[in-house]
Amino acid sequence: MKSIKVGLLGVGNVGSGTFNVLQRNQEEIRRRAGRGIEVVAVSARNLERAKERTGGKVKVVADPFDIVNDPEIDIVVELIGGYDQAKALVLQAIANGKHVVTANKALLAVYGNEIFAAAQAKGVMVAFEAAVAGGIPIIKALREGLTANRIEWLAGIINGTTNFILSEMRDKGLDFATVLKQAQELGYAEADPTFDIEGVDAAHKATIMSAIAFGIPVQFDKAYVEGISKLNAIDIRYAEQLGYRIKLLGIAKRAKVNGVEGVELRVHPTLIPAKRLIANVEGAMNAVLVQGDAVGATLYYGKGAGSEPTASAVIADLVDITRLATADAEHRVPHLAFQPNELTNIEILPMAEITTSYYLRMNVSDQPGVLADLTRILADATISIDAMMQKEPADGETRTDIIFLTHQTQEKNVLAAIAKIEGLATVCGSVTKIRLENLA
Ligand SMILES: NC(=O)C1=CN([C@@H]2O[C@H](COP(=O)(O)OP(=O)(O)OC[C@H]3O[C@@H](n4cnc5c(N)ncnc54)[C@H](O)[C@@H]3O)[C@@H](O)[C@H]2O)C=CC1
Ligand SMILES: N[C@@H](CC=O)C(=O)O
Ligand code: NA
Repeated sequence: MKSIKVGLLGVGNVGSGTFNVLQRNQEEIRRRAGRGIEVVAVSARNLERAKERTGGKVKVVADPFDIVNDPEIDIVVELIGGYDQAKALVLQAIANGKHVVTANKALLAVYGNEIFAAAQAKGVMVAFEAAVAGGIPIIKALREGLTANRIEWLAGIINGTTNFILSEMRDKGLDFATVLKQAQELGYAEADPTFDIEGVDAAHKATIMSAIAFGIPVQFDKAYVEGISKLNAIDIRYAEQLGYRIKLLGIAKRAKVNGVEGVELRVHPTLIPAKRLIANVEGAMNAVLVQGDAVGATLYYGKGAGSEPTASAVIADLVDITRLATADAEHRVPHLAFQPNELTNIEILPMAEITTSYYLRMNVSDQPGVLADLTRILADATISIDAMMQKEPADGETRTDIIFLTHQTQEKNVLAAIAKIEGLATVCGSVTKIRLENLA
């Protein structure tokens, strides 16, 4: 049978990995897909480098539209990243009746609704396994393996760069800038690494997973996004002493507020009990924990970033498309797991309405009555204390840190209590608040 012809947009980390793995495993892949999958053209900014990376075996073009408009090409693989040009290329490929594979979570989290609608109308597939947790087949698991379940929540370490930074800082005492540079050299970081550090990349991925898990449109603009740039080393140490690890988690969770169903969609540093498997996911590894009503908890672990791990997911999509290309469009797996006319608009909850536990650290005068004031404020805000730690003041110091771990409460209660605590004359500076999830 005639091989499937692929055009690759971008021959960077993931593009070159995709090319290499396709070459190396071509026979194995052909036996699985039922026909060969062949890259026939690539587009690149640096033509010489692209020729080197593809060993002079394929056509190399400067204009990516030459690929999306090439009638010979069946599948366009978008690996250039970014928003505007990627969107124009993907929509043009769809309009030309080509299937698309992309690793671009930024594109899908922001423009996914439009892109999937265009693909649906044209009867083509847009596959994106590589966009979430790199090589881990989490899209496949959520969309197909867990299809019997009502998904209750999912929580994941879904940014390799920040997990690598947190691990290296904790284990080797390296500074932030040094580790970030290493992550960039290893090909983990986004072109703009603030996307990693400020939690934007994780929020893109959490947004995509929330849509697939709950049957809602992608709504990145409603996600709460907080990265690791303001995290203090002291809180990482205190968390350890209390039996927790701090991880940047992406969370999507069903919740009810006043009897009305909503969805929590949030990314932030999170204390997790150190005994949980997911708390021990280190380096650039990713892990996603999914709670389904029938199956219970399932955990997906693996490399979430890097050239060949991500290529593994890109190629899995190429094989899927090759197998399904001749199937009736209605009999394919829907882009967002639910049939397009079955998506619902459950509200994404504002952060004030979410419910979780909290780590609160404050620096206080070491004098009688301080603790009583603090516990009264927490009680008045209906916040119940789960644990407390008070450090002895250092020699010659009159101030010390107090840390509270709370039971579950609404974020608005915590914000109100913090405002009062910060107003106390005995409390110095601002209160550090880090959310805590038991993930049980
Ligand atoms: N690096 C990783 O571990 C992962 C990356 N991704 C996603 O994969 C995509 C690619 O990422 P990387 O390969 O890491 O980036 P990269 O920066 O290494 O590669 C992108 C390549 O596209 C080229 N390019 C940019 N605009 C172009 C254009 N208009 N025409 C032709 N080529 C163009 C660049 O010159 C570069 O060589 C991004 O969307 C990224 O978010 C997804 C999962 C993991
Ligand atoms: N920059 C991302 C790459 C994979 O999606 C990460 O660090 O996880
Ligand atoms: Na994946």
